[in-house]
Amino acid sequence: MPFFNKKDKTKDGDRKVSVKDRFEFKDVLGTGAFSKVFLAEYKTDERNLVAIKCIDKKALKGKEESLENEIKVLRKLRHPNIVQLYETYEEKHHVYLVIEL
Ligand SMILES: Nc1ncnc2c1ncn2[C@@H]1O[C@H](COP(=O)(O)OP(=O)(O)OP(=O)(O)O)[C@@H](O)[C@H]1O
Repeated sequence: MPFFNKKDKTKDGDRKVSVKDRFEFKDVLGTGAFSKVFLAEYKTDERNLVAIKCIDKKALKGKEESLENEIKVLRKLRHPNIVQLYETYEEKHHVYLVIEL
C-alpha cells in the first residue's frame, strides 16, 4: 500500500526510520473509527508538537483506497482552517499521519 511518498522514506544509513524514532508519543487526543490520535513531539525539536493519527491497518481492510485518496487530497490542501498533513509513515500494522496540531 503506497501510503507514503518518496520524500517520507527517510533513511538513516540503510535502515528506514520508524515513526517512533522521530517522535515521542504523549497523550491521546481522541479516537476515530479506525484510528487513535496522539499528541507527539519531534525528538529533534522539543517545542514542535504535532498530532499523529495512528490508523490500524486491520480495521481499515477494504477501505485502503479511501485512505489513499484522503492522503492525496490532504497533501495538496493549504488553508488556514484546515490542518496540514506533514508526513506519513507506513509500518507493519499501522499507517501514521503526522498532522498539524
Ligand atoms: N490535528 C488534530 N489536532 C488535535 N486533535 C485532533 C487532531 N486530529 C484529530 N484530533 C482528535 O482526535 C479525534 C479523532 O480524530 P479523527 O480524525 O480520527 O476522527 P474521525 O474522522 O472520526 O476518524 P476516522 O477517520 O477514523 O473516521 C478528533 O475528534 C479530535 O478530538
